[in-house]
Amino acid sequence: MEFATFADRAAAIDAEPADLEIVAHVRDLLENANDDLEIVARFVQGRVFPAWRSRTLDIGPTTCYEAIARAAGTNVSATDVEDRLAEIGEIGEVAAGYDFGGQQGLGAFTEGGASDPLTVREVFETLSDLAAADGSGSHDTKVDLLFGLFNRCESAEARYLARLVLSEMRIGVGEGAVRDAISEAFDVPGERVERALQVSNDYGQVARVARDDGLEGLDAMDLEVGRPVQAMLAQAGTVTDALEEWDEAAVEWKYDGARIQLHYDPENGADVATTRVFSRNMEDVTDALPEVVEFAEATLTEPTILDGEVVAVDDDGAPLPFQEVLKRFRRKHDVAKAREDIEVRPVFFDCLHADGDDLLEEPLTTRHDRLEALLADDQTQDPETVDGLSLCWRTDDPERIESIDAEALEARHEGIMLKDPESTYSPGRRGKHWRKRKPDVETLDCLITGAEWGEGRRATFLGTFELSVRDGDTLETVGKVATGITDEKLDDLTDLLEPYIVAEDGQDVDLEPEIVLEVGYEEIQTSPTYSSGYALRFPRFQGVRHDKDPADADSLERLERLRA
Ligand SMILES: Nc1ncnc2c1ncn2[C@@H]1O[C@H](COP(=O)(O)OP(=O)(O)OP(=O)(O)O)[C@@H](O)[C@H]1O
Repeated sequence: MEFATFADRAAAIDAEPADLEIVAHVRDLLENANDDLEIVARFVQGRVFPAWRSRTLDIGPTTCYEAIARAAGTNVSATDVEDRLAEIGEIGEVAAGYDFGGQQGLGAFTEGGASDPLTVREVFETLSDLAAADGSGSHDTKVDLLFGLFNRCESAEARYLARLVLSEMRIGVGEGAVRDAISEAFDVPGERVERALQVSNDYGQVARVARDDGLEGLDAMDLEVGRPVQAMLAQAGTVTDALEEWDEAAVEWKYDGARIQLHYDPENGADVATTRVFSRNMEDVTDALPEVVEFAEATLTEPTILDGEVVAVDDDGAPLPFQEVLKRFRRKHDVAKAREDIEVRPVFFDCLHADGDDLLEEPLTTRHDRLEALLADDQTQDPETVDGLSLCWRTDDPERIESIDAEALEARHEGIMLKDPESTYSPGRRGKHWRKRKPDVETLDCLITGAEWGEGRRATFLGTFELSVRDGDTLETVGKVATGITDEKLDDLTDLLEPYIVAEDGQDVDLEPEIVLEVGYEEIQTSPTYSSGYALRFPRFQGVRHDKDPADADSLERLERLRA
């Protein structure tokens, strides 16, 4: 296909507001793309390569400005191009405004010669060469290659070439439009196209398979170890919603790190194991995370795709905040040193492929069982001791979920994830089968009116704090906040509260209402258990309000207003 034909169609799409018409244009493009179908299916979305290799073009805008300037003539500089861009605001418009001479131009770097029209294949091949250019002198090579393309462009071609090169196509063709266009052009159901896209992330390949092999070909497209899949995402939600919708919930700790997808192939066709690690946006981050590669090589023996999180840890293995992991990604040119400063560890919560089996359609529980089997030394190993395994508890008991949440916070994780145990893995979807427990929107400032001495290691700490709100001159209880508090904080709280102990009965102590505690919660429910008639559901420790006097604690009236 001539690049001019593509550019004319892109211009028509650009001017078209109606979705249905856009799909019709894309369908026509695909139907007429012949041998260039894969390229056209990607170009129309503004991609040169499959979605998961989108970043490999790797050129800065100045490379493009220099190429445009050179093609525009001796009296134009890269700074002039940049100035026009600042004025006009869109690189396609800037490129289209220069007279490059089109097919009559010099064509200096093309094999086809000056008079041949530029084709989409030539554009693709030149951009592939450009992406492969590396090392010293690569900047000049890239400018030369781009100049060779611009130099053969007419105005419309230049517009869409510039946009393509700088990943600014923006003609309104989304993933859904390409899916529908493939479906219409090659007469295959949209949802099967969608599934093939989910496993491959390559619109070009899916379009070709749909055309050449039809539905059978599409359905035969599988996950491939080494090619990333879009990550399944979570919605915010409450424990109450989760338990209402599912018979029971799968509860996992929510790790505060960065999402990773691990692809391990023990042979890779050449007796060499290959490990690739991809980020949530499918960027290859293998080089930045040698610990993950080492983990895979030490643990896995069969072709595997795992979904998980990489977490920064301190010298004791306790998790550090997410920002610390980011530092590791930022220091990718200095990995050995960065690794000495910040250690990371992978934790896996899902298994998408194991030893030839694609598991996307399997329920979460089956996938988690496969995960555990892969990571455990043998089938008798206690899951709690399996390195790199995120535990998954199944329960319909809110109290149990509360204690898992408290344990997660205590272990310095972000909180919990609630998942539908029966759900399949939907790549790229933010569905309701995965819920991240909503952060508390409101907090209450309660008085601590009682506590319990701990047990074992915590025998010298006060914990399980009884919470009360004011009701005129009296105090009414609303719940208890248990753990979710580090030993260090418990130690401080014990020091703070001990002077206010007024009575002790076994482990239970009554306290003078002097200390105000800020607590988050999920819901306020009516309850016969506490004297206020209400109970805070899933209360969470937020901190001591040293700045507040007992008289400043929240009232029963506020609690009732919050509940309304
Ligand atoms: N057990 C777990 N299961 C699934 N995801 C987890 C788990 N532990 C940590 N996560 C992380 O939590 C993320 C989902 O939570 P959250 O939505 O807060 O992430 P985000 O990237 O900040 O926001 P968003 O996904 O809304 O863009 C996942 O993408 C994953 O990185």
